[in-house]
Amino acid sequence: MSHKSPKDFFRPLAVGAPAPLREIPARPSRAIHFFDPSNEKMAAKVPGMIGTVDVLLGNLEDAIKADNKVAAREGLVKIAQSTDFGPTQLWTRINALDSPWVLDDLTTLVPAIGDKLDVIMVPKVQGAEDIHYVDRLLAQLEAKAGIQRPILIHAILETARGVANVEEICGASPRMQGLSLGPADLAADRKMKTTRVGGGHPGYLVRQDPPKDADGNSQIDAQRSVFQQDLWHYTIAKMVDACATHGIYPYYGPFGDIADVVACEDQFRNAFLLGCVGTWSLHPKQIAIANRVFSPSVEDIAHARRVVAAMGDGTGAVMIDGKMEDDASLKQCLVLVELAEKLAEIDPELKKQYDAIEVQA
Ligand SMILES: CCC(=O)SCCNC(=O)CCNC(=O)[C@H](O)C(C)(C)COP(=O)(O)OP(=O)(O)OC[C@H]1O[C@@H](n2cnc3c(N)ncnc32)[C@H](O)[C@@H]1OP(=O)(O)O
Ligand SMILES: O=CC(=O)O
Ligand SMILES: [Mg+2]
Repeated sequence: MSHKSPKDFFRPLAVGAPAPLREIPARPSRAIHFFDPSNEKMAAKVPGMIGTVDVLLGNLEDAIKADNKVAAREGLVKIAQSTDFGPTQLWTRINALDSPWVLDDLTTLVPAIGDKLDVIMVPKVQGAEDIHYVDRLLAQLEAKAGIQRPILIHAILETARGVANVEEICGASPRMQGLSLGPADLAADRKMKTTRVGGGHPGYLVRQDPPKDADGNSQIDAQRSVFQQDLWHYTIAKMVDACATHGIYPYYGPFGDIADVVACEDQFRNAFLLGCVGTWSLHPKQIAIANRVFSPSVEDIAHARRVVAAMGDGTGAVMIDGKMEDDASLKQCLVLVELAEKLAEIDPELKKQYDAIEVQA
């Protein structure tokens, strides 16, 4: 929870800093696409990605070699200053708060490109104190640079302590925009015995009960189905609840098996169904997967609109295709319908698909 009194929660933390937002806008952010601004090949691809991805994120932290930290920071400044991002948001991931680079990241980026940066992703957040530190520093830098709207903060949940403190992290500042899961660092910090970046694990499974023979003895050596389980279910569910409580947005994170587009889509879909609004994309081919998964399907929108139409003033119970619908299922349908409306505003192809739906009686 905030250490500030309620009356001070929305007060700027520096004289001249922009007023904090009262509500975090629900801007589409199905894919947060990571690029290394010090990698010329990747950077060259960025302008062509505008309009095809909801968020472009210039990464300065892990995956950027120590020798390239300054080049990545400077590369991001150059790209941001020379590019019109149109409908695409520009985010960055700064270095960890205990690193030798983060202070220069913030004191360079805010004056140079603070007017273009929508969100700053902060890695390895442990508790509200980390958000308070960045919050005050951003306010000071915004005031000094004359930035007109507050830069928002997104925290990566990737330490055991961060997960334990997820509620206070979400409520630490009106700048808090959302949370991403960081399964790679979180696995290491928890001492999980895995070596992967996100996704499931064949050893984490539930096995079907053994069949019994005629005498009722269990045949434990018989062939049995196994069902791989989701290692991240608990953390994502916890994150979703904390974000919903505080009116901010939850995201899945990295899926490192770039070649396995099928399992990637499954992991993204689990997160979407549990309440996440988007995910990370590490490679250009993950953008289309994220855009597809985090946009409600035409079938879901057709059904949702049918329920909305049948429910009239929104109270009571009706039967549709043999299933009961009432005030609560209507609310679920409205989540999908409202998301579709937001996405249709920025995605002409989706708009065409949603507009073509005929509402069945
Ligand atoms: C695990 C915890 C975390 O912190 S995850 C977040 C940090 N990691 C990252 O940001 C990784 C970002 N991605 C990458 O570095 C690369 O995609 C990796 C995974 C190394 C694969 O690169 P590479 O072997 O070049 O792939 P490729 O040959 O299939 O690339 C084809 C062309 O696409 C480009 N490309 C690749 N990744 C990106 C990207 N993220 N954004 C923009 N462009 C990208 C490549 O440069 C390559 O370009 P070209 O066709 O040769 O001109
Ligand atoms: O930063 C992401 C992670 O999985 O670690
Ligand atoms: Mg990490």
